[in-house]
Amino acid sequence: MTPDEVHKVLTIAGSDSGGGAGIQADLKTFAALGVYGTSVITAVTAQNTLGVQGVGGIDPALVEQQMDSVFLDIKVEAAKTGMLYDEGIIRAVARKLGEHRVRNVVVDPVMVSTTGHRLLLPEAERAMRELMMPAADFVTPNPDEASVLWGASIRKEADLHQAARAIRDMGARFVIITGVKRGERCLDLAFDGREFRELEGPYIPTPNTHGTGCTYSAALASFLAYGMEPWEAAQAAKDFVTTGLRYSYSPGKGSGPVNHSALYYPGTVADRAVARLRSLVFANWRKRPEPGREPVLNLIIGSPWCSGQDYAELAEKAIRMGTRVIQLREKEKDSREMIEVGLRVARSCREHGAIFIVNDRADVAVAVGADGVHLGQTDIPPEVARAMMGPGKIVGVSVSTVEEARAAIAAGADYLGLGPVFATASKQDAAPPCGLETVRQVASFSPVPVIAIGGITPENAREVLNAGAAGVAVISAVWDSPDPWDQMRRFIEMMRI
Ligand SMILES: Cc1ncc(COP(=O)(O)OP(=O)(O)O)c(N)n1
Ligand SMILES: Cc1ncsc1CCOP(=O)(O)O
Ligand SMILES: [Mg+2]
Repeated sequence: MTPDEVHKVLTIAGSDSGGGAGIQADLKTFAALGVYGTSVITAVTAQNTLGVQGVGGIDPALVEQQMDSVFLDIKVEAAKTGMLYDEGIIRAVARKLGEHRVRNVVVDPVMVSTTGHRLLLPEAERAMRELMMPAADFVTPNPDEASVLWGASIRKEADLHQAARAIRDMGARFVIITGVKRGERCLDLAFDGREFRELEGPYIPTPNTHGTGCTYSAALASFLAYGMEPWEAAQAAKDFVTTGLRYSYSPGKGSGPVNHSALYYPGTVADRAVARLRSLVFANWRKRPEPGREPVLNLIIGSPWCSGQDYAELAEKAIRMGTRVIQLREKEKDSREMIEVGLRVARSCREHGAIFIVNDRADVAVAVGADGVHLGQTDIPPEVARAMMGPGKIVGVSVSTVEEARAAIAAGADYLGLGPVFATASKQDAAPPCGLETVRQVASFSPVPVIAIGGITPENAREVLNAGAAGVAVISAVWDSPDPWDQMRRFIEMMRI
């Protein structure tokens, strides 16, 4: 790894001993998004998931010294500020940001903790307006913080526009008022001085929202460091926070934080939003010409296509080539044989970082420690499989129509196996091909990833993904080929994994 391959980002914020917000949230976000994080501590808080028990500001001279130490050695490409606590610290930070001519400055105007404790002294609010707004390329207040900056209450959505204009007039280049709940949606209202944009996402009903604003501004700084355009970076940061909220949990007795590692858990890789974010990070990290999607290639191993071969070795080789999911679809072996081979395939997948799904048999999936099960329309219901496998496991469901897709989503499917999309000879009782239009329709409303299956080849995989599938599942295009591994290579190339 050469130094110029990794982007460097700085957080200037307070420490949260509970690990969910502040410096700790920022550094976890930087690491999750593949950038190198440096840090300047402005304050220390004694806090946990139940609240804030104590706060202390750092000597402004030491804050300036920390900033000099970073800037004199490391080429920072973006910086975010969080808790600045008092006027002396604000003056120190604003001075050094100007002195070092820092680019991509994201100011998160932290004022009050989610548990209601003041993290910016009231007498420092004027310095926040007069010194930090002109220093900000982006300012990312929540509605309460926007009200304080504006100096009036935000009671209706029209007030949001007025507040954004007023804050922009204070000097910030982009104003993004985050976390505006509208029904089942959660909007970020963005203003660049010319136009307003509403950045869209689902509202995630969870008590574990600690550090949401910190995580958002750290993610925004990370994507700006990658060189992404402002609106694209802002939307990607919102998607990262949404994913973190969707997979959030509490490590303590109170409200927990955003989950900063959600992109990398085995159980989330099949998540379409996660796959998109991972590919965005991966694309930017590898400096590919444009952020591609990291689609999921799901290789199905089983009889008769793989008979006589070592399934575990096939799985390992496919994973090394870029396969994200291995599915054991075995109709000829008895249960004991399935468990024996399943244990070996499970180990290959675990050791090489792929998801392992067993088709049909939730009992075998449990016995071999698979990551999930894939159920057909006539297999046990998804809720029964989930009860058998326990939380954190993946339950995929086969669908071939819009109606079946809606029913599977309602039944709690974690992803849909939609097909056959094209004609196939690999499943005797397959429904008639549903075509790309059904892929488009189902992908347009499905909140879970759609994995297309049935007659998928390297030649048609791209159009299936462009129709909205998060990935594809494949049998005969690989195993019936005279050179299966060359076909695998072509799949990987055609899908830009
Ligand atoms: C990803 C994926 N989608 C669909 C299927 C088909 O599963 P099912 O409906 O259980 O039919 P059989 O595979 O049992 O013939 C799948 N296996 N994987
Ligand atoms: C298992 C399954 N479910 C719907 S189509 C199908 C067979 C897919 O096999 P192929 O990739 O060879 O068309
Ligand atoms: Mg089945």
